[in-house]
Amino acid sequence: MEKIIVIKCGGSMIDDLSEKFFMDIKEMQDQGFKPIIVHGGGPAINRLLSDLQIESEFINGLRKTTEEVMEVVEMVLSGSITNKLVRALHLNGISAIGMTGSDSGLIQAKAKDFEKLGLVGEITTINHEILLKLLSMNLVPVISPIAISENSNGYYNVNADSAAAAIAVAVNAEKILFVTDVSGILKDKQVIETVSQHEVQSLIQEGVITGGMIPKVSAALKCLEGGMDQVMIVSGKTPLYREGQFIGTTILKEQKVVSF
Ligand SMILES: Nc1ncnc2c1ncn2[C@@H]1O[C@H](COP(=O)(O)OP(=O)(O)O)[C@@H](O)[C@H]1O
Ligand SMILES: CC(=O)N[C@@H](CCC(=O)OP(=O)(O)O)C(=O)O
Repeated sequence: MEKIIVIKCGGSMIDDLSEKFFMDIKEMQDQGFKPIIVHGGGPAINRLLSDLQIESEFINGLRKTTEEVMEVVEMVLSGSITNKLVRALHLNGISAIGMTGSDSGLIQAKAKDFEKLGLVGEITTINHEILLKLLSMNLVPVISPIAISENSNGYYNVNADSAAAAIAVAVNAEKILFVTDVSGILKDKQVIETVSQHEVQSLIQEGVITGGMIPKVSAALKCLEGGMDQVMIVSGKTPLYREGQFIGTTILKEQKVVSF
């Protein structure tokens, strides 16, 4: 059985990925892991929208996506960022192939709430066979979270954390790493090393987890609900590993207590 690891690269640090990050991906391959990369790009989308003087707003961490905004989202994610990442991987000796969630119907979605959010997609199906074929060819798929509509005549903007989580569950990944610009979930400026599903909900309610960390931990919880048990939030600015262990916050599945 292949050990698949899904690595979600957040837009927050995609331009600052350390050389060590790529060396760590190589090390994962040497250890027998098959990486799949799903990337975001929120800050780069914001920059181009602002240059083009197109207004956009976030509602509960999701970008309200009009037709005009969607064109920019696709241009930045599938045009610019996927290709930059593929080239950076190749530069570091890793064979990668860029694709969007629309390719081969990989990510199918429907409108989450068209009235409120426009073309924001809610994932309905992951057609993961193509990924397994690419992995068997020792290629690292680099995926932008642009979904295809169920009837194939439209496209949707999917939050990259949600796309990564759905793909990880669909391919039965051993691990998922949410790579971002902070070293994990922080409380009082300290990284929380391990946190349970239940504690994460409390941290959101207490206002410790806010902003972009909310869709990330929600996606992490979906992975645990989907049967995975190794979910981490780590930094892409510093090495991923220390002494064979990933560095960051591990979100743990709650153990069910069975009484007889
Ligand atoms: N408790 C928390 N711990 C760490 N980061 C948090 C927390 N609450 C909110 N954040 C914010 O979440 C951000 C990461 O989310 P986001 O900017 O969407 O990243 P990405 O683009 O990598 O997906 C951090 O930079 C930080 O500002
Ligand atoms: C629906 C929605 O909000 N989509 C995101 C897709 C990119 C993303 O998720 O990028 P990060 O990983 O950098 O946050 C957006 O338009 O910004």
